[in-house]
Amino acid sequence: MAPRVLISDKLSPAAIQIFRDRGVEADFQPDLGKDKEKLAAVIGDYDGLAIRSATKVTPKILANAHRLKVIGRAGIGVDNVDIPAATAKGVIVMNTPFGNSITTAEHAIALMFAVAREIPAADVSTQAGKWEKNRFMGVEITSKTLGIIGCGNIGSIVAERAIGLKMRVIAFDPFLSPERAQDLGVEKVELDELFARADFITLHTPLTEKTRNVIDRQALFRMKKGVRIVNCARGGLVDEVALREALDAGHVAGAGFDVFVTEPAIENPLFGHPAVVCTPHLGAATSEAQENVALQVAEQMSDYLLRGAVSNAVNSPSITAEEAPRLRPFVALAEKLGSFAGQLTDSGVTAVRIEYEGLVAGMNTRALTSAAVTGLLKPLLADINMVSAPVIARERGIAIEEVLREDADTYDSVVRLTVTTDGLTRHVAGTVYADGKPRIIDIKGIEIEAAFGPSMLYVTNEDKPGYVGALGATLGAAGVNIATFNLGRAAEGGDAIAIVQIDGDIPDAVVAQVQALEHVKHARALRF
Ligand SMILES: NC(=O)C1=CN([C@@H]2O[C@H](COP(=O)(O)OP(=O)(O)OC[C@H]3O[C@@H](n4cnc5c(N)ncnc54)[C@H](O)[C@@H]3O)[C@@H](O)[C@H]2O)C=CC1
Ligand SMILES: O=C(O)CCC(=O)C(=O)O
Repeated sequence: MAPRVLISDKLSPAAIQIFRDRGVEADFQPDLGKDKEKLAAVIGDYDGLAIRSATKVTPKILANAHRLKVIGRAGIGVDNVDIPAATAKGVIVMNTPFGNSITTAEHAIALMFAVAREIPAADVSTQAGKWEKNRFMGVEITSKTLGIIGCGNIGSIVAERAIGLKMRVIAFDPFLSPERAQDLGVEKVELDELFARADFITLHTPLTEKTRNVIDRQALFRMKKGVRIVNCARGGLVDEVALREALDAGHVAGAGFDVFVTEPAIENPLFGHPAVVCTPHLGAATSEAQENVALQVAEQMSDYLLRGAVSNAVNSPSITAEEAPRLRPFVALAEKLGSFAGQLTDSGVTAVRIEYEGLVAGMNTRALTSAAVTGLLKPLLADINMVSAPVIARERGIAIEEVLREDADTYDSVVRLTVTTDGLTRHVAGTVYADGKPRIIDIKGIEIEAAFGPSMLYVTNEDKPGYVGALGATLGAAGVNIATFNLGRAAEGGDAIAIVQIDGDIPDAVVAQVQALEHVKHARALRF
């Protein structure tokens, strides 16, 4: 069955075409995102949800999203998605980090000019037939200092454009390296210095607990008198009430705002001030940007739903479309090894070590580790997947260690899993054969070669004559058909193991009979 995607915001039709061309069923309901109740009622029918900023993906929506695998944000900010709730549910959240950067940077520059020359007010006055030539006296931006708070993708483009406009650019961004600053031609400064020196300030950070109210009342009055402030990033970076006061006091000469604490902004403290220019979150609103982000999100979501490729996910490691086919059998191996250990584990897991040897050490081991932890915890938490597993493991205090070794002995690639519980350490290793099928090659140091089947019986025993016959006879008498039978032992007469693939399920009563056989230490039915 083709995967189904709901587009619940106004995305360019280019997205629908891409979904359909790629074999994904796409329902375009651009106003549904604004209706929480309706969205909650239908979300259970979809594998993917494509959104812009109007759809709010809350825990309540996610609670109904039984099939949902991916949320694609056609844009940058994912603050309208409850990421922890999506992650806990195993839903990948991806964005399109570059598609609208130029457009948004241009909007910041446009607002800077609009504020510097009061263009919107002059337009209204002129079209009202007033010809108020003496009312509007602007400032030049040439040779002025622009202070950029947040010099990432958009901030950097703003910097380049501003330098082209002959501005002096200073930037505050704790993650901006001195080399990058030099390449851009911007001076890296501390926030206080930026406030003290800038004639114009533009914000380009996400809204986080660190950046909320980065421009508050104190900051405003530390700025140069006559400063002009542009916010095309997120409402909440600037204290709107304090800014209004600073505007009213004549300390701040103007403000250009595209984003607001509450959106849609129907009322706002900034509204009505003559030196304020507002737009309704239009930063990304050009046909070029909307086409870019729509195409990109549709491609990324289709790649994930159809091929398992993960790009630009904010809550999961990336898997490229090229590596996905090569990685897939190892994902299956890692998950099955995890599942093997998880099904044998009755007490709390405290640590997991995953060793990658040979070719597999050069693969995307972060994804493989997530798969192994998924398999390990699935017997306890049915809903876990590769997205939620690392977070759940962290929440449960499970220490995860990855070891990479380029060399492997007998096999091209080996994945070894060691799971520590309160009282025990369990070890299992496997490989992928040329046929792409995962095999177990080692259990607690005992070599064996066994394929995984949907239903298996795992037995540990003492290596004694007669045991294998007794096991076969017990299964046969119970009408349990053996598909494959693999044995291994540490040494003659020592610890031994048997892995038996069964056709169909093995009843608990039969497992108990096996457990009761002479020389058997432990018998457990496993499902994969
Ligand atoms: N108005 C609109 O329609 C649009 C708004 N945006 C918003 O623009 C913002 C920036 O987007 P990008 O440049 O693509 O993001 P980005 O991730 O490339 O850059 C953000 C920068 O902020 C910096 N930063 C983080 N914490 C900081 C702090 N405490 N102080 C100073 N800098 C800090 C980071 O180091 C990074 O360099 C996002 O919030 C995004 O949602 C993006 C597109 C359209
Ligand atoms: O989709 C939009 O119009 C908003 C874009 C935006 O804010 C973003 O990409 O972060």
